Amino acid sequence: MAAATLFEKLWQRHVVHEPEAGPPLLYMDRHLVYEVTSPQAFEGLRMGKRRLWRPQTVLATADHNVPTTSRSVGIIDPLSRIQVEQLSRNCKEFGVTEFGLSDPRQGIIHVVGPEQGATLPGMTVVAGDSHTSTHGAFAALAFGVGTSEVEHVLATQCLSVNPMKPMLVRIEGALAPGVTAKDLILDVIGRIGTAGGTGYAIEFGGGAVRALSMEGRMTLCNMAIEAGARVGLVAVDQKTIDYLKGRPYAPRGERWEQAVAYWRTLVSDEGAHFDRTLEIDAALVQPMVTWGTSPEMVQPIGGQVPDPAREPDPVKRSGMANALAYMAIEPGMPIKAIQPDKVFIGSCTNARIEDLRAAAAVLKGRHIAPTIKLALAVPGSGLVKAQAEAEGLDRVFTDAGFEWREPGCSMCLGMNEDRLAPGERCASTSNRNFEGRQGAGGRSHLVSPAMAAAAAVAGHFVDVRKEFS
Ligand SMILES: CC(C)[C@H](C(=O)O)[C@@H](O)C(=O)O
Ligand code: SF4
Repeated sequence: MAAATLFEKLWQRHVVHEPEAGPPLLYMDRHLVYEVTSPQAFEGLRMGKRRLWRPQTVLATADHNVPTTSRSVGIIDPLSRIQVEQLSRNCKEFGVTEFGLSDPRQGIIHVVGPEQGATLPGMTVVAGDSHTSTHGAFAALAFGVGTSEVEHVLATQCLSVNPMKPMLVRIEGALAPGVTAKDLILDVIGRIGTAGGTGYAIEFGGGAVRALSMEGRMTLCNMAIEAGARVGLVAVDQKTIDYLKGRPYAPRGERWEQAVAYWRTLVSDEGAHFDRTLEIDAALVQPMVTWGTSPEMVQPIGGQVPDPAREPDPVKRSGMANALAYMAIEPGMPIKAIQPDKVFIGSCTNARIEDLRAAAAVLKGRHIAPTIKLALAVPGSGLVKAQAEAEGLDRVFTDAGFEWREPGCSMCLGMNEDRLAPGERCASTSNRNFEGRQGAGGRSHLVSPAMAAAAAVAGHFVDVRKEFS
């Protein structure tokens, strides 16, 4: 058999029908469901008098609209409340497992899936959410879909999927201490742009990726979509297997052994062909900070806000000028001079235990600057929260002046009570810095958890390696 990429292996294994015209039909192994993109899908099933094809493949939890303050008062915003309640009703009616708001396993769906072992190597994983790419860290073919496709998968377990081309981002060498997966993916997006991965499934490989924890690999794949790729992938290795062993949804006993034997084949073969390859020297990657309104508008911490006047491409030039006006920063300004009003540590990009540990390591024995109006630490799931509390991290955050919250998407996007006010500037560990993303008129700067913590303490962006080592 010809050498195949990991992407090709996963794809071929799931094709159930190749029509003469149109995209192939793929089988979906796991479907993750949350409150925003599922109500109409369930309603469609109800109208068509359809049931779920395989309800046991579906796992649901509410995340975007949930409050992160005390849950005992319920959800105040009526629309949010209806969506979250409707999810529970739908799950009951259609026989879907849901981790409800009082369940310690509730959290951001992309944190919960892997944590439960519901995401496994070799699977196809879909959710009505673009950051489903996160699950590719487990060598699963995982991508986001729209509401009508959510309905289709619920009803048939299958989906027509436009083919993608395999792309390799090979990162060799070692990341410097204090430089994380978040900096790496921001660096990649800074190089190739937010359309650089369009039409591709990006496999992240090389020594620096193998050296990353599963958490770090999830951060990389989470933002593949911000590089334009629907799919991010990392090959299976011992870390993948060790992470999954004993997780509630992972196979056990003999089935575990059989699964592991198969999973070990989920790597790109030597000599497999990629349509595009990008090589990166990990040693050169710096802590990164976005300055604009797109993740590609990013600079190393030692850099300066670029000058649109120097940009030859007129479309890019005006995009940069608009971004600078929106962000209220000047060309040439040192990145270190940017002063956030709020700090958000959370989201499906960076709210796993390792992220909280990295931020807490910076915050220990320190306090946020008096100019910081609000600093939030929001664990990605109830289990992450419990683990962090067992390690005393919650105290480190609260002693430093952070608020320690309940799990959810929180200030990653303005769908719940955690928002920026117009004009407010935020150091955020999330993945999108679009206009109004964290609240109308809010200004977002994307960074790693350690960099967000360091900015909270200093009151402006700083090089966490130099000032907090
Ligand atoms: C609400 C949802 C459809 C959306 C997504 O698809 O990613 C959100 O999670 C986001 O991060 O922008
Ligand atoms: S944490 Fe943010 S990026 Fe992730 S699913 Fe929620 S809103 Fe989307």
